[in-house]
Amino acid sequence: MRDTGTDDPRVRVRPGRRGSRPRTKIRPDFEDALTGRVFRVDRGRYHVTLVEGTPIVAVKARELGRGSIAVGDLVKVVGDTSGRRDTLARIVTVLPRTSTLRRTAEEGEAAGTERVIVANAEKLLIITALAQPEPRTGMIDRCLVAAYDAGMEPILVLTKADLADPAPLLDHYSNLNLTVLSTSIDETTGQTHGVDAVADAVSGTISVLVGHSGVGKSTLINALVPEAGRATGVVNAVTGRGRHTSSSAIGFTMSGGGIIIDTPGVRSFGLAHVAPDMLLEAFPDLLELAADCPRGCSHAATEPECGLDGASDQTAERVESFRRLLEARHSAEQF
Ligand SMILES: Nc1nc2c(ncn2[C@@H]2O[C@H](COP(=O)(O)OP(=O)(O)OP(=O)(O)O)[C@@H](O)[C@H]2O)c(=O)[nH]1
Ligand SMILES: [Zn+2]
Repeated sequence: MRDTGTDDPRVRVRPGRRGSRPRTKIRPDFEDALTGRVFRVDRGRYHVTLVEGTPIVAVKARELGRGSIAVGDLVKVVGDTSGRRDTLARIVTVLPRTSTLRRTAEEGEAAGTERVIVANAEKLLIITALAQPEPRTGMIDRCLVAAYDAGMEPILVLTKADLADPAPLLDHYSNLNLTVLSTSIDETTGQTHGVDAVADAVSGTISVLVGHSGVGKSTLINALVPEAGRATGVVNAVTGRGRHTSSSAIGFTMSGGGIIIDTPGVRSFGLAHVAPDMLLEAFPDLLELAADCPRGCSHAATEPECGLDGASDQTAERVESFRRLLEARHSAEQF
């Protein structure tokens, strides 16, 4: 036996592929690591709730690398997991994700690269005000593409139904088979309406809210999770933006089970990588038509031999919607 310079029984000489250097005694043993979920990321600190309920704060093991942990991630933590004040645990592993919602990095970050906003979420709630601010279908379309790409179910939530008629928007999206819900506030009583249906849709799931500043995301979260205490109606008169400048998502546990995640400050999705065939998966009724497409067909209206052109009347509308979403990937518009 080779002399390893130690008599620690845990050190064994393994003549591995990498040569003769022994794995040393500092190789950590994570057998007693605990599992938890990330609810918030703030300046290098990860707010994790352990499976059994204790909220703790953790840092990340260096080998995990930059941007490797997102809100929603299930992680393994070691070290001080007591959750006591001023204690820090350490995240050593990120468990495999079931979904990833991405945004495009903003200026100052590595431009053009993509960052994970939320991991493991099942539903994307696209929050759109019917007025103040005016709805923008370009934004909704881009959110839909992001949801389909992430493997999440999109749900359109139309807020401020007390201020404008939802019919034109409903019409616009009628052939996407989307779940559309609407909420409103009663002007005289201040009572919120429509939140129960939203609660039913998200209960027991991990759901994410996206939407422009001022559409009513905080109002909705407070209605769903009263103890969240989100500040509402704070829009900067100069910039016209809400108070959120950070782009970190934050999760809240719902009393009926499940997690609702707000995404303050997220203004764009990474869509450049979304392939036409990937998006087509969200339109299963068109797959058969596309089977006749030439290899590598982009399914755009300009493709001379795209099988989608053979659609009959009713399906043709679906093709139109699909192609509109295809286009939305390239629009420069944020969101
Ligand atoms: N009339 C009406 N006003 C609403 C409704 N929902 C929210 N509001 C108001 O719209 C304003 C903005 O709502 P917030 O909940 O702060 O919007 P937000 O999306 O969280 O905005 P940021 O925090 O900037 O991201 C507030 O003054 C709310 O009271 C609604 O259904 N009807
Ligand atoms: Zn095609």
